[in-house]
Amino acid sequence: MQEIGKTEIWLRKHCPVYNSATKHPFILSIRDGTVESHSFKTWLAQDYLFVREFVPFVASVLIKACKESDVSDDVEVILGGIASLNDELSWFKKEAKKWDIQLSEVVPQKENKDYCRLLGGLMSSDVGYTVALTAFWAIEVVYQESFASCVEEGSKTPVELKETCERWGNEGFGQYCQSLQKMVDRRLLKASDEEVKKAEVVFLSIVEHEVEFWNMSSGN
Ligand SMILES: Cc1ncc(CNC=O)c(N)n1
Repeated sequence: MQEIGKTEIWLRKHCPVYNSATKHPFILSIRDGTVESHSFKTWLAQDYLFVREFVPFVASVLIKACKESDVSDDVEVILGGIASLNDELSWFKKEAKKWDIQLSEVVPQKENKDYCRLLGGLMSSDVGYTVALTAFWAIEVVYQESFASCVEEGSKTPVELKETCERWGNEGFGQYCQSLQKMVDRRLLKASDEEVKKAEVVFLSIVEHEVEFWNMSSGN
């Protein structure tokens, strides 16, 4: 029988806050087709700025992975993630045009800045690979689970938002998140108690920032 990983234990232990991120009113409003276009546009514009800051963060995780001798496969998964982010930034520009958003004029809101500040801190060389990788996984899995719920059977996502939801809700992205989760669990098995605790704190902090990020989108 396979042992249950630390990440699964955290997901169960912190289920209420995790669910408040993945089943946020903003996501539910996409899923049931009642989302306001200005909310969606706020999210799109702010998320573009976020993803631009996310790229150097993921690059910092890649560098940490490269410096560990036992994680050659991790490097490939992370590099794949960076490659998709290249695509993603082009997609944001295309999507912004469709919604008449001038990306050069978008100003980051407080919640976005706070989140990016957290990412900046995690880029420090004082933060170990295991903790940084945990943050990376948490960031990806919240989007994956949220948007997957908008494309599943029975969802009433408006047709013009389907492509957005598919971007993070598709099966390939789900598999990628599972790979990241396995990588995190493997690292946590060998980590000190102190490191495991740090990783859990960072996991929670990411989830809370994701909730704030959705709040920003639906509250405007
Ligand atoms: C705020 C936030 N969290 C996670 C993601 C998903 N990762 C890359 O796209 C995202 N785009 N934005």
